[in-house]
Amino acid sequence: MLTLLDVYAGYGGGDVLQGLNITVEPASVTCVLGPNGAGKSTVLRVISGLIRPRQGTVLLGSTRIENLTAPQILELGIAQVPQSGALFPRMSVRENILLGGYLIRRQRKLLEERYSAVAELVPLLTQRPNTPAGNLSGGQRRMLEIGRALMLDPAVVLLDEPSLGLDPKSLAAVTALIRSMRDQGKTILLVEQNVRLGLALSTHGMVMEGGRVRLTGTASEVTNHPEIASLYLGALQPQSSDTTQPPTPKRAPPTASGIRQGNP
Ligand SMILES: Nc1ncnc2c1ncn2[C@@H]1O[C@H](COP(=O)(O)OP(=O)(O)OP(=O)(O)O)[C@@H](O)[C@H]1O
Repeated sequence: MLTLLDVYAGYGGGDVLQGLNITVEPASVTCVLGPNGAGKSTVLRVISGLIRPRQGTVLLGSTRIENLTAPQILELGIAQVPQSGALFPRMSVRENILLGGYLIRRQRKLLEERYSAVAELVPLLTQRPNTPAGNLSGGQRRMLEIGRALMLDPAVVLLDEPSLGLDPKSLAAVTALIRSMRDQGKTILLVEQNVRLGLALSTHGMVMEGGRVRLTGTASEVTNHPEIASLYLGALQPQSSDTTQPPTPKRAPPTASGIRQGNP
């Protein structure tokens, strides 16, 4: 269980997160929704230790992690896949992936076992291990970025906009990879502009606004919530099975009414 209690955090110009409360169940996939600037990526950065909260508590199980460093949090089993551009273009596929196993670099056998396990999910690792990352397509790079985060076999994976800029074929591959991670029982927090896709991949949904949780529910509750449907999924549109076309998110209105209100 991952829990954020009354978290305030920002970048020096004031708090972006304004008393955030979140509970994430083990082995769940939570899609974080909200308008631009709501603080979705900031939540991921707080959990992974890239930003230290000014106030509040972050718990992994019963362990407080809000004052730990990013490497310490990684070691506890929380890995973040940042938005794209996080690979070393001149290094090979294999070298990039091995960087994800830096903390276990001296345990050669374990490192190779992990490489093989990740290669099951990301075939590129066996197909083109020596190709420089800079020569890969956008979709292949995204697969590699996610694969690298799996090298420590994290219990919790934080994904920031995994579908961003992908063509339909790459999107299908990345979607399948996230589904495999979900089936392996990983706890996943997903920030996704493609709301329909994000909710389809998720067990839970959480809508943020102004640095707070506005409402939470199961993915189907959030999908079927009339306000969310009209804001993000296109009101009065029948649900399409085509999840590859991102809807245009609109800004949420200031008034709140929801399934379960956040920040109780
Ligand atoms: N590195 C940074 N330094 C200063 N301000 C930042 C930084 N990163 C984000 N912000 C600001 O924090 C606020 C929340 O940003 P965040 O990236 O968490 O939003 P978001 O909900 O993920 O939206 P988006 O979809 O636009 O990324 C925004 O006003 C943004 O300008």
